[in-house]
Amino acid sequence: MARPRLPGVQNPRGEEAAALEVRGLVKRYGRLTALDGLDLVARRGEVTAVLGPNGAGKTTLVECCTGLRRADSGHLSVLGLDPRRDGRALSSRTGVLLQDGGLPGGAPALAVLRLVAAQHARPMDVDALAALLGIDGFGRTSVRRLSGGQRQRLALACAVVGRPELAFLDEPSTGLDPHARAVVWDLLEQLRAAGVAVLLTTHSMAEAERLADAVVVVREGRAVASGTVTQLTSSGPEVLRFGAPAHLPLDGLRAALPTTVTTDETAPGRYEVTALRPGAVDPQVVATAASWCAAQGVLPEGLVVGRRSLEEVVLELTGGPSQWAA
Ligand SMILES: Nc1ncnc2c1ncn2[C@@H]1O[C@H](COP(=O)(O)OP(=O)(O)OP(=O)(O)O)[C@@H](O)[C@H]1O
Repeated sequence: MARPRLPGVQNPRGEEAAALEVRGLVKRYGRLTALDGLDLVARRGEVTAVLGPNGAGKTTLVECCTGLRRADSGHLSVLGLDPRRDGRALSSRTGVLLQDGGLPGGAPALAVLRLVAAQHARPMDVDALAALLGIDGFGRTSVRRLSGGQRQRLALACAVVGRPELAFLDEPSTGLDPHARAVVWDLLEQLRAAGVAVLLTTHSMAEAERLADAVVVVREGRAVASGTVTQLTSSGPEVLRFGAPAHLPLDGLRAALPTTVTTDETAPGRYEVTALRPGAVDPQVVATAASWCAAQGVLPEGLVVGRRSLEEVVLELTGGPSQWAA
C-alpha cells in the first residue's frame, strides 16, 4: 500500500552543516544542575535521538534550544543563530513539540492547526497534513476534549506545519497507540528525507533504533555517549538468545558447550549464551544449543545471535534500570 505523503515538503538545500550545535551547555535551577556541560550536534536530513532517564535534562535541553530558558553558560547555535537573541527569526525556521503542548484549550483542533499554519510564510497543506495524522477525524473537537494521543498528534502537526528546517520534538510518540505511532514515525522519516534536522527526545529504544541516524545518551546533564545505533551496540560480546519454557535444567547444555561461553536464564524463559572471547559464539555453539532444545522437546523461539541491544547499552551507560525508574 502506498504510504501517505507529507504534503509539500521539498528538500530545502541539503547542506551538510550542523543545524544545531551545543557545546558545554550548563543550566542550573537553583542548586540543581540540570545540564552539566552538555555537547551535542544535530545535522540536516538526520534524526538525532536524545536518550536518557527521567530527569537527565532532555526537556531542559529542548527548552534552552528553543529560547524558552536561558542557559547559564556554554555555546548554543541554532541554524547559526542564538535562540534567545534571534527568537523571532528562528520561530519561522524551527518547529517545537513540547511535552505540555501549550495548545489553546477552547478552540477546535483543526482551527488551531489552521491558525498556526497562517503564521508561516509557506505552510504545508493543512488538510493533507490533518489527513496524514488523522486529525481530520477529530478536527471539530475542542482541544480540551481531545484524548492525550489526539492532542499529541495535533501538537506535532503544529510543530511541523510551517515546514521547519529544524524540528525539536520532545517525546513525540508518548501516549500514542501503535497505529498512530507508526504514522508519526512515517512522518519523521519524511521530514528527514526532506532535509529537516530532527532532534527527538524519547524513552523508546524501538523508536531510536528505527529512526535515529545519531543517538546521544544523556546522564545527569552530560552526553555520556554518542554515535549511530550500530556504533553504540557493536561493542560487547556476541550473545545467542532464545526463548523457551522457564526454568529448563541448563547443566546439560553447559556441559555440552565449550568453556569459552557462559549460559544463563536471564529472566524466566529467556536464555542467553554469551561469548567470553571474540568469536566464541560460533555456528557449532548455535547448533549445540538448538539440538539441546530439541532433546528437551522445546522449540527455541526468536533464536538470534547478536550483540548488546541499544536498551542494554543505554541502561549500562546511564546507571542501570534503577535510574530509569527514578
Ligand atoms: N522549572 C524547573 N525548576 C526546577 N527544576 C527543574 C525544572 N525543570 C526541570 N527541573 C529539574 O531538572 C532536571 C532535568 O529535568 P528535565 O525535565 O530536563 O529532564 P528530562 O530528561 O526531560 O526528564 P523526563 O524524561 O522525565 O522528561 C530534573 O532534576 C528536574 O527535576
